[in-house]
Amino acid sequence: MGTPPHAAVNETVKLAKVALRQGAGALVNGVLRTISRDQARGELLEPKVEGDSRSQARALADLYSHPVWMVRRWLCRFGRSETIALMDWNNKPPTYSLRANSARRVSRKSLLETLNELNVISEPSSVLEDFVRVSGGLQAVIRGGLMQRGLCSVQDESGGLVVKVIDPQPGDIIIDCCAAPGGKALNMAACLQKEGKVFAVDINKGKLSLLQNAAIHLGVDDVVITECSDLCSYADRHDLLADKVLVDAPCSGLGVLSKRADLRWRKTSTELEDMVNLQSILLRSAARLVKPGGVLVYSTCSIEPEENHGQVYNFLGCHREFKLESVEGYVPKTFVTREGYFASLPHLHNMDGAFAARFVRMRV
Ligand SMILES: C[S@@+](CC[C@H](N)C(=O)[O-])C[C@H]1O[C@@H](n2cnc3c(N)ncnc32)[C@H](O)[C@@H]1O
Repeated sequence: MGTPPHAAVNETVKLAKVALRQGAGALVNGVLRTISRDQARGELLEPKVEGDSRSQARALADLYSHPVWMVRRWLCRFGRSETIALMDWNNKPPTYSLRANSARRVSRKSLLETLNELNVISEPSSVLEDFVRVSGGLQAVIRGGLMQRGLCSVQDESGGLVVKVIDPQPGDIIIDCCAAPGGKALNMAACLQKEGKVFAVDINKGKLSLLQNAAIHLGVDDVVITECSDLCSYADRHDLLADKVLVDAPCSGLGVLSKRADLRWRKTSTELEDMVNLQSILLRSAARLVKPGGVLVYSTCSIEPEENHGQVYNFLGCHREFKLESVEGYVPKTFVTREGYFASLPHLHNMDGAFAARFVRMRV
């Protein structure tokens, strides 16, 4: 990742002394210096990708520093070269994008000029008209106070494209069922141009208060109404039927591994199953909040089929009152799958992995 080997070794030795014990530093130092020396001489022994599928997955997992269970499922689905491309992407420094805040009449052009004054290398997004991509991290943007001043917010382009799938329009009543920390809710609120409401529901009080503060900075606090609640009890308590309902479900996060370096080691395949159960409960509750003729969007930042296509399939199987609508026309064609879903893949689209399906509730 561009860090010189001696610096990486020094930092890891320091960490080992703090995280393990003082004596661990010498062992870590010895092992890492040997690896670094062998690598410089071209003598580093690397695992060979050979044998049965399990051995190949193990070797690739070692070479690209991913858990074996993830590599195995991607190999089955994508094949070897695409799996390597995906792991390569996950190991690269993350890319970031910013959304110019239209609610405060900040244009993308003026945001690019402000970033230029701060010496932040940036370029217009090629897929979203109010987004810019920044290179080299977000420190200068944060130090420059751009978010505090309400000029922009940090949002991956994949999240911006999910908002395109919802297609918020002035006057809409929208319920964002898993809203915090608020990237999509705040983007939707800006689209409403002061007409309509975004009801932002989340079970996490701390994250919801981040959303509330950001709404004030961005000048959309008159449009966003927050409620800390479990979605299922929210759906029981409210008889509000919305024009549009978003379920940006909690998920494995396997589409955002470049931004969350620790995540790959904390997730297990069992947790993925638990997530799938929770997602289907949330989707079912959200469906009760959609008015006839209204739109329901289910999204995740996962690239795993059980959390995406699988949920859609199961949902449609027991909700005959909903039909799937293609996302074509809402997002560029390259993101539209054969089935009509939105899907971004990091190694193909150069952004976080995400998924969205758009349902319409039929008028009876
Ligand atoms: C993927 S995050 C949402 C990200 C958000 N939409 C955004 O764009 O910033 C999923 C959210 O679901 C919330 N959540 C999990 N279980 C929930 C439940 N039972 N009811 C409501 N929210 C829940 C989590 O607290 C988390 O903030």
